[in-house]
This record gives sequence, C-alpha cells and structure tokens, in this order.
Amino acid sequence: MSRNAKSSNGRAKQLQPLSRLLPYLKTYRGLVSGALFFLLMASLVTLALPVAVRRVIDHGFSADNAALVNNYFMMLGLMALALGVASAMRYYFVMVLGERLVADLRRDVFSHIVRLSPAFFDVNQSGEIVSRLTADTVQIKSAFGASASIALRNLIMGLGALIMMIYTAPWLSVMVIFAIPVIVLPLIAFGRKVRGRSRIAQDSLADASAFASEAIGATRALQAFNGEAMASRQYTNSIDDAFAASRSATRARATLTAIAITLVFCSVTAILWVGAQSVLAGTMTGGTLGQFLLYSVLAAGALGQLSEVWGELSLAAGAAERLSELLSEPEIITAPATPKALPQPAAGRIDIDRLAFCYPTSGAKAGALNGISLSVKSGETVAIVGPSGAGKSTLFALLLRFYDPVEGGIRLDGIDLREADPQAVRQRFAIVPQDVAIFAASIHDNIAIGRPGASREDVRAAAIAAQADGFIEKLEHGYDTLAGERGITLSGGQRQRIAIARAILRDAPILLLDEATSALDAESETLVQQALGQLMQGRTTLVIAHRLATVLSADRLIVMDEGVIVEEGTHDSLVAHNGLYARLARLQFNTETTPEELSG
Ligand SMILES: Nc1ncnc2c1ncn2[C@@H]1O[C@H](COP(=O)(O)OP(=O)(O)OP(=O)(O)O)[C@@H](O)[C@H]1O
Repeated sequence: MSRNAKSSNGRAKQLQPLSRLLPYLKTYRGLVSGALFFLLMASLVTLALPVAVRRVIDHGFSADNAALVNNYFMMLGLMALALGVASAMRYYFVMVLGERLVADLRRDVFSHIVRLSPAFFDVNQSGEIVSRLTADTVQIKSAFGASASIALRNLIMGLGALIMMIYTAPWLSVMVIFAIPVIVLPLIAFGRKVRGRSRIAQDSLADASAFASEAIGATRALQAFNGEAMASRQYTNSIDDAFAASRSATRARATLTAIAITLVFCSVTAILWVGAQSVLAGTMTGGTLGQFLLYSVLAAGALGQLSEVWGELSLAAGAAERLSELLSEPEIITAPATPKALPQPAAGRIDIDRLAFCYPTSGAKAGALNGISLSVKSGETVAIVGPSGAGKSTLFALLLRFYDPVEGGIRLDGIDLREADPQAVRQRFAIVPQDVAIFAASIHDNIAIGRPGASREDVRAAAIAAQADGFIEKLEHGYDTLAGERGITLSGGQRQRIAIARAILRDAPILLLDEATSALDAESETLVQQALGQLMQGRTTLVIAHRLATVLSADRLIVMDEGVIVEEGTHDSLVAHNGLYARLARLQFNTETTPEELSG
C-alpha cells in the first residue's frame, strides 16, 4: 500500500480495477438480471418513440386521419407509462445492487484488515485505512448506483439509436460514423488525465482524514500542549491540498464535458444541414428527417452522458484500485498448509532459542531482540525486568506471534510457533497488556472478549476475582453499561481490572502480564495481586514489571537490556551479583544510591 505501489498501479487499464467487483455481482444474479431487464425495456421504449413521431408527422396531419392520430397519441401515452415503470424498476434494482455490493465489499475489506499482522499497522495510518473503508466504498456505491446504470443505459441507447439512424437514413448515418472517431478519441485521451487527477484528490483527502482522526483522538494531549492552533493549521493545509487536487480533477472533468458536448453537437448540426438539403430537394420526407433528428439527438445525448459517467466510473475505478490493494495485502502471519497441533493437555512450556528480531519500520541499527535464549518450565513464574526499550514488550509480541523472528525461534510445548496455527497459539495465552483496549460495547461484552460466549455468571465471577465487580455494580446499568467511545470513560485502574477479568475468564495455560497492576492504587493493587496470585497457580507466567516490588515473588528474574538477557537469577542472587539489576533495585528501593547511578 505504499505510494510507489499506488502510482505503478495507477498505470493499469482505465476501468480495469472495477473488474475486481465482478465476483460480487455474480452472487446477485437476480438483482443483476432485474436491472438489465428493466434497463433494456426502458431503452427499447425510448427507441420506439421517434418511429411514432415520424408516423404522426408523415401520415397523421390530415383531416381524414383523425382516428389514426388518436391511436398514435394513445400509444404514446402507453409508452410513457411503460417508460416510467421501467425506469423506476431499473432505478430500484440498480440502487439495491449498489448498496449490497458496497456492504459486501466493506465486510470483506474489514475482515481482511483485522487479520493483517501488526507489522502492517506499523506502516499504515489507521485513519487512512478507515477512510478507504468509508469514502472509497461510497465512491463505488455512487458509481454503481448511478453511473454504471447510466453508462449501460446510454450504451444501449447509443447503439440502438445508431442502428435506427442507419435504418432511417443510411447515407446520413455513414457521415455520422465517420464523425465518431473524431469525438471518441479525444475523450479517451482526456479520460486518462481525469483519472490520474481524481486519484491524487482521493489520496490527499485520505491524508487529511487520517490527520483529523489522529488529532481528534488525542485532543487532550493537544490542548495540554496548546497545540490546537498548530493542529488546525496542519489540517487546513491538508484540506487545502485536497481542495486543490479535487479542483484540478473537476477542471479536467469539466473540460472533458465541454469537449464532448461541443464535438457531438457540432457534428450532428453539420449532418442535419445536409439532411435538410435533401428534404428541400424532395429526396427525403420531413417525417424521416424528424425521425433521424430524434435518433441522432438520442445517440448524441447518450455519447455525451457516457463521457460524463466515464469520469465518474474512473473515480470509482480509482477507489476500487485502492480497496483491492487493501484486499490483496498479504497476511504475513499465517498457518502452514498442514499446521501441527499443539499437545493436549497444554503444559505451558516455553523454549526460546537465539531469538532475534528487528521491526521492519525501525530506523535503529540494532534489532529490538538480539539473540535471546530462555526456557520457562510449565507452571513457572518468570519476571522480566530491564530499562525502557530493552525489548520486553517485543518479546511478548513474538510469543503471541504478532511478528515472526528474523533468527531463532520459539517453541510452545515443543512445537515451533511457525508450524502451528496462530489462532491455536494465541488460544494458549492470556495477556494483560500495558495499554488496555476498551471497545464500544457493554462492560459485560468487554470482559467476555476473554472467552466469547461466556455466561453472565462466569463474567461476574471473573470480575469479582479481578476486584472489578465493586465499581461495575456502582455504574448506572451495572454490567450492561456502555463503555468505550459511545459510553462511559473508565479510569486507568478500572481498565486494568477489566483486562485482568478478561485474562481470568480466558483461563489459558500461559499468562503474560505487562505492567498489569501499574495503574492501581496501593489498596486495589494488593487485592488484585492476590487475585493474580491465585490465577497464576499452576500456570506458566511471564511478568513484565518496572516496579520491582511486584516481582519479588517470581521463581526467577531475567534482566534484559538492548534486546539481550544480561542477567538471570533470584532477587537475592542478582542483588549479590551487583550488576544492572542491583543498580535498578537500589534506585527503586532507594538504598545506597550513588550520584553516578542516578544520572545513568
Ligand atoms: N511497533 C514498533 N515499530 C518499530 N519499533 C518499535 C516498535 N515497538 C517497539 N519498537 C522499538 O523496539 C525496541 C524495544 O521496544 P519494547 O517496547 O519491546 O521495549 P520495552 O522493554 O517493552 O520498553 P518499555 O518498558 O518502555 O515498554 C525499542 O527500541 C522500540 O523503540
């Protein structure tokens, strides 16, 4: 999805990206056939009108043909009715088809995006992705709901009118056929230009929306640093860029329309002039010229409208191209063709062997993990400590197989993570992360994420164990209170307790605790520690903690620095060793701290 990829795809055939939508259309054969049927019906009725008009002109206007005139006018009335009904039905079928198509497309793009590995989100702004999901699909909807049907109608009308023109006055039509390349070729050349500009306009708008969604998500931080004016300036700049880009696209489209209409009507006028000479010379009836005139107006109108919707369709092709880029974004973390099953029952043993990893986006020379080897026995509690940026959270990310290592590997109960299904691997873990995500759903649903389908009793029991039941019961609707964007805002400590309840409910053999109690007050922390202590019984646990007091009870401590394990042992042995851990411990427990250590 990089810009380079975008521009290289931009050179693809004009409307070719729209073909990505064909499989969706195939699913709805009924709707497509309905739309085509009424489209054809409306076109045929319109094409029959000029014949009726010629007959009225050539035979109708004499006193003895009064009954004939009445008949013709009655038929015209019936045709008007048929045209009205067919047009309404066509509109209905085409619009429903457009809505359906876009709903399916949104569903597929979303389910694909949520399966992509975190590496994808390291490089792509979430705002831009959301804009594709909404703005681009709307573009396709409007193209399908209106433009595609207009294009198709005009194609049928144009072709039909052309055939009828040849039938009505062959030699006049030959002149028209020679005029067609003069009209169409410049349109094609210009259409390409419109498409390129539309794409730039869409990209600029996506950039602006990405910036807006980030800024709106972080208004507190912005206001705290008096950054409102700066953010508004930056947003205004992005919006101005987007405006300039779409003005340029609109200008190109306007020029396209001008060229098309002028060429078409000039050619028609010239040809009619020749026709008028024939009527004057008596080689053609007035009615035939009238019929030819109506057909050429229909054909010209159809061509003119085609050129307009060509621009619309080019826009939709741009949008379809961007969405298909998203849909073809490969899932990097996948299960092998025949994944190995993890042993049952789970033991929870972890073997990490010379693990090395570097974030694809990292500008740093050294990797985030630089050769870590560690074995954690079933049921053991290992605390991981180390300065910020040491690679502790990265180790958790690799355990959950969010990324694959550059070198070395991780085995879970003897199976290499890459040989198993990632879903099965993640099933073995329950994580309490540093930043707890709360979703726009009820508190119940937010906890039940730990085990989808869990009963109300189980959710409540987990909340009680996580010391969360107290505050939840005090909320207006208890467990049914809405949280997240559309509901109440939870405090850091409350979020953490929700995350612990999720982990308790998950009941997985391995627990990953990343600063799990950092946001709790002393009293809640003691209670939650007790709950966690119970939860940790019989489970393998890896605990990341900056506050060393929380990890004193671990079986073993490992100390990480710059992506490697520098020390390993118990609290006492590490203090006696007098290395990095002893220094961190002295700083935290505030004993015998030397000035050099404080500054280091
Ligand atoms: N998504 C990412 N993309 C690129 N680099 C990253 C990413 N996440 C972390 N890093 C880098 O990897 C290194 C290790 O980070 P990590 O988050 O694992 O450290 P940590 O020990 O957990 O730190 P902390 O205690 O502050 O959470 C750091 O240099 C960090 O800048």
